[in-house]
Amino acid sequence: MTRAAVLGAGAWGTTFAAVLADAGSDVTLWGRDPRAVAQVRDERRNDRALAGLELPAGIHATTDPAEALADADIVAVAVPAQSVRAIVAGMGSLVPSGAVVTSLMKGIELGTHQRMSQVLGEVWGVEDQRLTVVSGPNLAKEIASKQPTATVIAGVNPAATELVAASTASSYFRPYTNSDLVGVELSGAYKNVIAVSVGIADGMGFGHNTTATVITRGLAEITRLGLALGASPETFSGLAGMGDLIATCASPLSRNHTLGSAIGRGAALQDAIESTGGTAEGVKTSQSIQELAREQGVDVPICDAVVAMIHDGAPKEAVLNALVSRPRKAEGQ
Ligand SMILES: NC(=O)C1=CN([C@@H]2O[C@H](COP(=O)(O)OP(=O)(O)OC[C@H]3O[C@@H](n4cnc5c(N)ncnc54)[C@H](O)[C@@H]3O)[C@@H](O)[C@H]2O)C=CC1
Ligand SMILES: O=C(CO)COP(=O)(O)O
Repeated sequence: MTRAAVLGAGAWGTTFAAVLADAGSDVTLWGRDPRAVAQVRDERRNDRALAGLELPAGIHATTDPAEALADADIVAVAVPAQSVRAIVAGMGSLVPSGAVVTSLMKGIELGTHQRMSQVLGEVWGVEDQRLTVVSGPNLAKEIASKQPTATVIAGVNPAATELVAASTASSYFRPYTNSDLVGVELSGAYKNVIAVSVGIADGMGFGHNTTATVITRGLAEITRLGLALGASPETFSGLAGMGDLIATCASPLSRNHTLGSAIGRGAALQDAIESTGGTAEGVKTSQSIQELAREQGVDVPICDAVVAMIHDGAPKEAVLNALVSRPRKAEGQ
């Protein structure tokens, strides 16, 4: 039986542990909060992250990283993107040398502009062949309720992606594999920025034409940056690209969408962050992506607009007007 460790007992880490358990894997969840860990272990619930949902039997939970990581074949990580480097720094010697490492996170690190799998690879000294990511239209609460969902397991080594896929597949969770790590991972991070902008437009009272425009042109700029970074074009019309954009931009469960919506209605950034519990990755990732795009010489007007509105205090109306009145061009450019 595959043995998996999941680091991070928030909404997605706890849900992914449930996915692994339901697929028949032997899973241990590590969290820093003793109360959450005890509740998962003793009551099969995590009220703070997944209120009202029952977890499957068979999830071990611990606050001891050594216990979680011992003999793991798969090590999955789900903590906030900008904190992951510090959180996992002391755990490298505990990660088994043959384990497949899987990022469940959707962000780009500030300063380094690294994708999350790159951060894990660097901090733990894990080679590319053992690095994978999970990304797709995967709102945690829907999956924890066992609603049918598909996802993408990406990595350059087919044996590694297949191990993660086989260890997570169940009657309600369908993993597809993809060798395009860059495209899948960039899509997951970037859609959070687009979801913030859709939320802002919603909050300002705009309707579905605006939403569809932002999602579609958002996908165009994700694709432009992805291609510049070496991604495959097909990835962006798949589950990790268009699929996750649809889920995150449409759902009230999305924290990025909810945060944008609060800002669109006039909330201050800090209040909007606090009201969504702090893990709206699009806030900081918008800055990383803007810098990354500048390095690559890629035009990212929606990302620029999000940075201007939420970080530079630019008036929302003026920024949106400027976005629409940019010089006209052919759609495919
Ligand atoms: N919630 C969702 O539906 C999905 C989330 N993700 C991604 O997964 C990542 C994690 O998100 P969630 O689990 O939803 O966030 P969350 O806010 O529910 O959980 C984050 C967890 O990290 C822990 N944490 C924070 N700082 C820590 C520290 N210094 N040491 C130890 N633990 C620490 C928190 O205690 C919390 O348990 C994000 O990158 C998110 O974009 C990806 C797919 C779905
Ligand atoms: O990544 C997600 C769904 O795929 C979750 O989105 P939020 O982080 O915006 O809640």
